[in-house]
Amino acid sequence: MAATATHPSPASILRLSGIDRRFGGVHAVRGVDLDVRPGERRAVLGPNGAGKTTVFNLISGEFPPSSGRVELFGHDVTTLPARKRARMGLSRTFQTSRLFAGISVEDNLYLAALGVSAGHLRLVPSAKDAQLRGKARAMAERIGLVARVDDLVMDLSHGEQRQLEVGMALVAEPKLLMLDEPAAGLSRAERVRLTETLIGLDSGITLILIEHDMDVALRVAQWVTMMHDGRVIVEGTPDEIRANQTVHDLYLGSGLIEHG
Ligand SMILES: Nc1ncnc2c1ncn2[C@@H]1O[C@H](COP(=O)(O)OP(=O)(O)OP(=O)(O)O)[C@@H](O)[C@H]1O
Repeated sequence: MAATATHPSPASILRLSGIDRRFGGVHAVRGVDLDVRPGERRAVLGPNGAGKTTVFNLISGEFPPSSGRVELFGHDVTTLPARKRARMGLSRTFQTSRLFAGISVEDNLYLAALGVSAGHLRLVPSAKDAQLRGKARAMAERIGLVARVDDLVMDLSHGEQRQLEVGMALVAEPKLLMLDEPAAGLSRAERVRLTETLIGLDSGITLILIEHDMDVALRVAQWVTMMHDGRVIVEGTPDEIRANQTVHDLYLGSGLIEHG
């Protein structure tokens, strides 16, 4: 164990070692270790303010940790900016929309396939244009938006926009896909489709999911990390998480987990 703590295993897609993050007086993340294997489906759960999104931001490189080490695909990326991590094969969604609202669904997917994101514009004319358009339309079908490919994003429902965000992250063909509350605000039917999309992901994609909808999270995940107050407090399989008293104490009453 001591050897794996200091020498990254090549089999590890993501490893966080002793990660801390402070925002002024707020100690948002406290000594978090995380090890995610290739192809794994991991859910990160926890009540509001537990530190889940901060951990996502530390993984994708929105800001560095106050201390500790982040390794992606076997490389130390602790100080590497987000765009370089994206180029290594990391793709993520955010709690708040980062879509291009004034252009169509297909054009959003096309730009994502091209490697352009709202924060990092890099438009390069490509001979592969027809191929990328084809990928964009195929992804629209996969996420249930094929009837809306020509519609402006601003005219989509909230649920449709959330699904488009997942499609944009996926069409970039990431090695590591990170979704921050993809089921938030979705209808029951949209949640079912999202769950099916995530369960049906190519086995080569590693998925890390923050999700308050326990039904979606525990169906999709093979392994669950539960956070509270900036720390990892429980890890286990979905069955172990369902049976765990601490999880029930944190979630029961909030209606986020069902009995039995
Ligand atoms: N940029 C920031 N500046 C100051 N405090 C922050 C910042 N980002 C997060 N925090 C604080 O860090 C703590 C953890 O927040 P975080 O958003 O990571 O929790 P979370 O588990 O994702 O919560 P939620 O489920 O509500 O999204 C909270 O106390 C939050 O207010």
